[in-house]
Amino acid sequence: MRLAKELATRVTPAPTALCVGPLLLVRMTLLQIRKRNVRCPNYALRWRHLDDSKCLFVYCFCLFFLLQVLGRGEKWNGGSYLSAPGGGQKVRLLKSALDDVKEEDKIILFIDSYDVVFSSGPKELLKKFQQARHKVVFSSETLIWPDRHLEDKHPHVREGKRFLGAGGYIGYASNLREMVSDWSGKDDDSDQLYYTKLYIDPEKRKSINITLDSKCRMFQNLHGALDEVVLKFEDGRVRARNVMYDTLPVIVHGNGPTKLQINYLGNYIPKVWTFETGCTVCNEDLRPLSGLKSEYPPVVMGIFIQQPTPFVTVFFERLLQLRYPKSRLSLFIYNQEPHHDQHVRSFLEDHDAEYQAVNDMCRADVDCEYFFSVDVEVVLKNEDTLKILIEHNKMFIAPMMNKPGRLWTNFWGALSADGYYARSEDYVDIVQGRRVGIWNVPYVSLVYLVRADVLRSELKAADLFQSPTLDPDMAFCSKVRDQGVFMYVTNMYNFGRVLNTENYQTKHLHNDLWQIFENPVDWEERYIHENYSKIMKDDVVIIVQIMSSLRPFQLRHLIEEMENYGQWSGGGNVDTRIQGGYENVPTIDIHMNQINFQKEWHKFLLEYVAPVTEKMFPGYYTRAQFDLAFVVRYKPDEQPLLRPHHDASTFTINVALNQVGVDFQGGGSRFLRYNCSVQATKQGWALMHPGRLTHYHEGLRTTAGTRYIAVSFVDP
Ligand SMILES: O=C(O)CCC(=O)C(=O)O
Ligand SMILES: [Fe+2]
Repeated sequence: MRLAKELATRVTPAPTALCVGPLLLVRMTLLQIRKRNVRCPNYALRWRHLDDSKCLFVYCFCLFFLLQVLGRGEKWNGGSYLSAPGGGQKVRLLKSALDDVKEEDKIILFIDSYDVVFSSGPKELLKKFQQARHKVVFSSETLIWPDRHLEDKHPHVREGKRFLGAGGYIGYASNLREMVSDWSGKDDDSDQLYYTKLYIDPEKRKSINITLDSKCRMFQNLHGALDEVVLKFEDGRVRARNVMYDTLPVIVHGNGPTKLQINYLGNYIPKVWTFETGCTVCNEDLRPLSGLKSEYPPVVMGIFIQQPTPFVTVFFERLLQLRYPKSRLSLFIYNQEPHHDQHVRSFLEDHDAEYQAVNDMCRADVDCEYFFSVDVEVVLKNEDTLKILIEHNKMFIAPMMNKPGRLWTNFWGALSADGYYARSEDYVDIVQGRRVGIWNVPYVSLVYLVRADVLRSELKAADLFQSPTLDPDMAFCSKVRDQGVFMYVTNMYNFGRVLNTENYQTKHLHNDLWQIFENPVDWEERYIHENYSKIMKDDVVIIVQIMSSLRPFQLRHLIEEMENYGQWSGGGNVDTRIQGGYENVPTIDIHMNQINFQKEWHKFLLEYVAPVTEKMFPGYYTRAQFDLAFVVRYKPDEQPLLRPHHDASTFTINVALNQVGVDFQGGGSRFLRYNCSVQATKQGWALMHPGRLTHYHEGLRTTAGTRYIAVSFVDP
């Protein structure tokens, strides 16, 4: 509950009256059409408003139309698509706009704008209008609305949709004037009902000369027709295709509850993203950040720790690497996992002074232009992430992050009917980078940048609790969407990845050591030497010493883990490790299986040591089997050395866990037959040698300090 509340505060501005249905009146004459392809910067016309009193309509302005936005700046009183029928305001606005139209034969296209996408231009539209051989053509609908009792009164059509949609129509000025002349309704009366009544009245229908675009040649209303519409990629452009009637509608309308689908189509149509060009809008309307630190917008970064998460210390190390002036970055750390208290505390102790700590997210009293929300399981590999996101200049944008080798990401391409995950057709292509761009999506989690106005303006925390079934991220996204704010995700850069938090055990001292299965990429970055893969590639194998193993700094994890376990044994006891009649030479040690690390250690041997074996001993293939793998401790006053012996192995690897000359003096392995001593194995390097016969060997005396080695008898 505490978490839910905290999340609620983090995500909730208060609701405002919805401004639905600004409209767009397009007056066209053939003369005004220029021979130019349709190209508007943003075909999904959508309003955004940040203040209750007036709606700011963001609309597309195409130069070749004479385009008039009706109701711009005026408060919308026409209802919402979620509530009762409305839309009368549109008729009133049209009626008065028509007063200014002098030419009776002017062709006027009337469409809703905020949920409409043009997929082609006026030339095609006019041609199709003329082919319809009527003076007024309305868009058609599958579903009858708002009055289904009128169904029988509708004329039958041979093929196609029978009902009228008021969201789009085209006609001559004089006929439209006749059509709206009788309007005396209120702003929240239904425009659709008004037009429907004219249409089903045979006389009116005839005198105004109305028909329906039944087969969606001009207008596609998506409500009730989602299955009929697919994207059609043409040469350098994208259209919607109605597969039921095999038509290519010019205007696509996300009417009713199909807003997410129109957003989806709007990611492509008409030329937003094409196979030939890739993304054409990704570099528009940018907000370049100059080199001047003072001009970087103030950002509150919220860091959320909601469950035990691996590599939290690495997360904080990365945070320090983020390229953004720290003077412009405030931190809000919300940790609800006691296990991580120490990590947060030690980060703050060391770096508090560099950042501004804040106790709130990005609300009225905090100086911030953006809120950058990052959950701690996000691996921010790209140090420019924040800068890149700000430069995209969106209200809400997230960097795409995925789990390595999986299709799991921090965004959903579509929602199911009940609001959960659904896979969009393009999801896999976006995740795998075959389609690159900025995508308007219905759901984002884990990491995103949101403009402070979005958080400040609206949602009330209490609203979230009205749907206790919805998880906080889902509730947050739906609130953002309800504000008319598009949520974008970009895969234009490689930003990083998301950790797997499943099965993360916190019972060890250094739990990250156990993450080789769950988070192999992060495990490798943390524990394997950065030159490992280079050495494997370059085919450089130094005869005795091979760099194979753990990053020197992190080796203390294994030592500390053993010391923490504490039950060193061996020494005087009988040790079963030597078989076959050789003398027992037990060491003071702790076995990997004693700390439940044998599976992980095997994986490590298999992944990182076996390939080296194949270079060292050509023709010998190992599956890195072992019965015995352990950490040995040598001390002058405990066990200082190991007498000559053979190992119960085909080959042995012996990793130096700490530093000769610093942590201890002396030590090393001596091979008696060759009188060869390896006495200064660098920390993190492994000695690899055959176990029997030819490599009779001993452990040399440790004269001061404590020497630790990790020994594995491979292929016993
Ligand atoms: O001390 C060394 O380096 C040799 C250890 C060894 O041979 C063993 O543990 O079997
Ligand atoms: Fe040995």
